[in-house]
Amino acid sequence: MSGWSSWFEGILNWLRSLFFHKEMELSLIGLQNAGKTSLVNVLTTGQFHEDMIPTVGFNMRKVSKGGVTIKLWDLGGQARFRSMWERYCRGVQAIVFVVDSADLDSLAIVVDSADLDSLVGACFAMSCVACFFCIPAEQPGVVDSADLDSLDAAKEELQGLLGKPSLASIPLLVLGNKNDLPEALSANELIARLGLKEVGGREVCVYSISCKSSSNIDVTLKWLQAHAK
Ligand SMILES: Nc1nc2c(ncn2[C@@H]2O[C@H](COP(=O)(O)OP(=O)(O)OP(=O)(O)O)[C@@H](O)[C@H]2O)c(=O)[nH]1
Ligand SMILES: [Mg+2]
Repeated sequence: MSGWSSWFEGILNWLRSLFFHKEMELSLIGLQNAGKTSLVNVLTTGQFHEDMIPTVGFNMRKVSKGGVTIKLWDLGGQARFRSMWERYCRGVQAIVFVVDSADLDSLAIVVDSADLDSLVGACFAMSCVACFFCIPAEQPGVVDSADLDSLDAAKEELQGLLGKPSLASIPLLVLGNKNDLPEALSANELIARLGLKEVGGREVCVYSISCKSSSNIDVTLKWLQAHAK
C-alpha cells in the first residue's frame, strides 16, 4: 500500500470511528470455574491460560472491535459474590451467562426435541442476527451425562436472576464453555438442562464455545457487536 492510500485509509477509519462508533456494556456471570475471565482474556488479548486465579469481586475490562467498544463486567462466580450479580446487570445491553458445559457427572436426561423449535423461532423473531448459528443442526436426544449439582446450581442462579424485575427484557446470551472437552454438552442439551425454553420476554441465544480452542468466539463477538447501541 502506498503512503497516500494508507494515509487516506487512516483518515477514513478515524472518520468512521467518529460517526459510527458504538458502545455497549455487558455483564459476565456464571458459577465459579465456568471460564468468564478466560473469555474476557480471549476477547481482549486473544490469550488463553490454564492457570487462572478465581475472580474476587469483579473486574472491568474494555475492548474495541469492529467499531464497537465493549465494556465487560467480569463478576466472581463463587457463592459469596453472586448476590452482587443483579446490581452489575442493571442497565447493561446484554447479560452473558457462562456455563462449564463439560462439568459432568452421570445422570441421563431426555431432551424434548419438539420444544426446541419454539426457541429457535422465538430467538429469530426477536432479530437475533446470529440465530442460524445459535442452534446447531444436530438432533437432540438422550444426553449421556450431566452434573445435577453444577448444572442445577447454574440453572437456579440464572432463573433467579432473570426473575428480577430490574433485569426484565435484557437480552441473554448463554455460552456453554469448554467444548474442546469430549464430554461437553451441546447447545441443545444446555437449552434443555438450563430450562431456557421457559425463559420469556427477552431474546435468548445459546452457543457452545471454547476459550481454549477459540471455537465460536467469532460468532459470540458478532452477537455482542450486533447488540451495541
Ligand atoms: N478445557 C478448557 N478449560 C477452560 C476453558 N475456559 C476456561 N478454562 C479453564 O477453566 C478454569 C477456570 O477459568 P476462569 O476463567 O478463571 O473461570 P471463571 O468463570 O472466571 O471463575 P471465577 O472467577 O471463580 O468465577 C481455568 O483453569 C481455565 O484455564 C476452555 O474453553 N476449555
Ligand atoms: Mg473469573
